[in-house]
Amino acid sequence: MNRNHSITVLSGDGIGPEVMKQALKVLQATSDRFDFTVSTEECLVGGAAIDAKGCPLPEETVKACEQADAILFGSVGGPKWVNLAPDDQPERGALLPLRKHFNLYANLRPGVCLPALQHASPIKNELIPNGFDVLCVRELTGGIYFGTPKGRDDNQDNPTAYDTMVYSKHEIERICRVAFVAAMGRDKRLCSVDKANVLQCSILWREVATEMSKEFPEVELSHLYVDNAAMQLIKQPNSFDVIVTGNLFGDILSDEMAMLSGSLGMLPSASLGNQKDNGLYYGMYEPSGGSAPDIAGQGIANPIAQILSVSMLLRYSLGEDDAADAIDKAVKSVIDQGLRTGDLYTGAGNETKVGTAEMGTAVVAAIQA
Ligand SMILES: NC(=O)c1ccc[n+]([C@@H]2O[C@H](COP(=O)([O-])OP(=O)(O)OC[C@H]3O[C@@H](n4cnc5c(N)ncnc54)[C@H](O)[C@@H]3O)[C@@H](O)[C@H]2O)c1
Ligand SMILES: CC(C)[C@H](C(=O)O)[C@@H](O)C(=O)O
Ligand SMILES: [Mg+2]
Repeated sequence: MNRNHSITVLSGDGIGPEVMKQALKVLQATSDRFDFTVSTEECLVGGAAIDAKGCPLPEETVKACEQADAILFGSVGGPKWVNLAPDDQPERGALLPLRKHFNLYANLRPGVCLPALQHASPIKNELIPNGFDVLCVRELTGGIYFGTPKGRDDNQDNPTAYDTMVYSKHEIERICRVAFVAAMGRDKRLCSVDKANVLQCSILWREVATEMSKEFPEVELSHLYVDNAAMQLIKQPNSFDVIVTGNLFGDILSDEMAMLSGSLGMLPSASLGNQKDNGLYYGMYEPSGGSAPDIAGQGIANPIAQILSVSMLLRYSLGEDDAADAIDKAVKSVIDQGLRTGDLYTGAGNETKVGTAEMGTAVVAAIQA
């Protein structure tokens, strides 16, 4: 296999560049240790691109992404750009178009609470004696985010705005397939989350998921309404193995899962298109959380979600599984050592509070050890 890889790095806004710096340190340490190369091209995106180039997704950024094996993404958005027209803002003008342009319909969000982080979880510790491990498979290029018509009508006394939730059988089938396959590689339990007591899209979703389960008889398929799923996640996260759900529900449930695992700063993500003939995917890898304007520029953000996004990139897009395993192990080891950024720090005796850069350096050291 070709061991000279190339990625496009889009750091974006807020804490994006801070956590990306640490992730790139970790990438360098793993490629040194496992003897492959990754050339990185950094491009502008989001608010940073608006400020420098006048638009959130410059053409040269898209071209660079097209030429690379994968995209490593930080986060975009912030108060500076919220008053722009919606389509000119970083989120709707850059992040969503990138997902759509590369057909990255399958968003994997692994919500893992490491046993050592039980105390940082807001959940009662006796409910998660060994932490938990839930994979959320979120549909990412359809649903209410992209359905049309979408817009507003201000030509009346009572301004009206509308978004449309649309799902086709094909869109549901392809995301359910990803989830069934993921479940086959895990505990073989798949929960499809919808709102089939109200929404037409969800009724179709449930039918398609049920039909597909015939192809995966070993996987135990269950269905939950999204409101109940949100509750069950808090009551007993271990009752889930893999969750498959639509774009909006997955957005919300994954933030919930992240916090249950200790902090939003822990949850990476992989946004994947179709599998290529060589078994790998073109993908975009990013923390599930955002640009965190409330803590940006202070050097205190947790870089682990960005670092674990590098691990997912190595695994799904570059086929460097040993390197990915090494990163996962290194992260677990620094957490076991008691290192905590502020979002994870509880003041327990074995914990040492560290900043963003110290956490990155510790992960690098664990990879080199
Ligand atoms: N992928 C993305 O680019 C992405 C994702 C989500 C939100 N956003 C954007 O980010 C901006 C801020 O959104 P928000 O405040 O609602 O959500 P957010 O995810 O940025 O922050 C929510 C809370 O989590 C904390 N947090 C998030 N990541 C953290 C980390 N790595 N370490 C420590 N704490 C962390 C923040 O400090 C904040 O208190 C908005 O413009 C939003 O649209 C972007
Ligand atoms: C920033 C926003 C558009 C994005 C989403 O809703 O998909 C984010 O919340 C995420 O979870 O990646
Ligand atoms: Mg989100």
